[in-house]
Amino acid sequence: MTLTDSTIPGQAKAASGKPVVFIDGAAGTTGLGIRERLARHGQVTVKDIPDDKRKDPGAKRALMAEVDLVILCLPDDAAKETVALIDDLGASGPKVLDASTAFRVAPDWVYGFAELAPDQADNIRAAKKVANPGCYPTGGIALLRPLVDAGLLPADYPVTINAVSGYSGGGKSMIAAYEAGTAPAFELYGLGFAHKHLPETQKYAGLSRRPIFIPSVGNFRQGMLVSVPLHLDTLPGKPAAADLHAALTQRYAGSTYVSVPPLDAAPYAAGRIEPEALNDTNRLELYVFGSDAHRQAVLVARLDNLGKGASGAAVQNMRLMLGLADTGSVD
Ligand SMILES: NC(=O)C1=CN([C@@H]2O[C@H](COP(=O)(O)OP(=O)(O)OC[C@H]3O[C@@H](n4cnc5c(N)ncnc54)[C@H](OP(=O)(O)O)[C@@H]3O)[C@@H](O)[C@H]2O)C=CC1
Ligand SMILES: CC(=O)N[C@@H](CCC(=O)OP(=O)(O)O)C(=O)O
Repeated sequence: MTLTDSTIPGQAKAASGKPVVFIDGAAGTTGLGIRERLARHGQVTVKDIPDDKRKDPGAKRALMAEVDLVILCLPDDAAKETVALIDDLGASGPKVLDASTAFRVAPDWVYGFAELAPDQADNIRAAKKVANPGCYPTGGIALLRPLVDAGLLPADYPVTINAVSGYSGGGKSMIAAYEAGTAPAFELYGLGFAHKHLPETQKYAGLSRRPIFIPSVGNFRQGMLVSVPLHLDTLPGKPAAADLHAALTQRYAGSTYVSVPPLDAAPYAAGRIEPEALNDTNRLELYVFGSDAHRQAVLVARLDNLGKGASGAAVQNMRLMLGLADTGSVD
């Protein structure tokens, strides 16, 4: 088979001195975001497949036998097909990082949210198969899991998650519809209570009761807010909003990408927050807006759906899986 870079088939890693990666679906929204980041950081060699062969299983299989890691940026069914090809390669086959929803709650896959728990980065380092988290679950789990672990939020609490995403979250077809002016300025969806992100959100947030999850999409390209309203008097010990903020601050202390801005940060003073501030970064910010007078709070996560919600997280996971240094830059 013809490879489109200069490394030697079968000896690619030795020739370049860098691990070799193949991105299946490199022309899609998530794939392009990963490619751009990899080109910027220069830590790996990316092996390309000729355009006329990009959906050819035989060509993919031959190429994948020669790489260290395959990153899948495909619809679920296509991701399952490529994983079957990798499984056929056996123990000598490459590691795989999947950006689709197909394997996020599968028992033999590791969930690729490195900040999920203190040992999760090590689990990702050791794994052969890692599922990159969904964009909305990244925000929801980051907010909820520390509060469940700390006993501040009961596992069976009736959680509601609301969220808004930029239209790039819907991939090439939704981007085309918004850019053609044929999509609504704003809409709620997921109103069948069965959005594809519910299983991973419930599992990794540690919730025993299925949350209500109502996403929405607006006429802006990228950026995301995920929010969880809480009546503080319904929580054990009737905490103040500041107690929830303190628990999140403690959990993410020292994290490179997840931060809990202090209670004098600008969005608190303004009483409002917009979704685009972290675009083109791998950062995730967590806020706890609250009213002591009314005993109410809203947890809010802000992230770039294409950054920490997709391509940024994929590069973070890739580095762990390949033993590469984290450059410490926020993108
Ligand atoms: N956009 C986002 O914010 C996020 C997306 N994801 C996930 O990442 C995956 C990709 O999504 P996204 O990038 O948005 O989707 P896009 O629709 O933008 O891109 C998907 C790409 O996959 C290609 N493709 C489809 N089937 C095959 C195949 N059999 N072999 C090779 N290439 C194929 C498509 O090509 P063609 O158009 O020619 O069919 C297209 O280029 C999805 O599973 C999605 O759920 C994850 C996190 C966030
Ligand atoms: C605005 C929009 O449509 N967003 C997508 C989620 C983005 C995505 O594809 O999520 P994954 O991380 O699971 O792949 C949706 O709700 O289906």
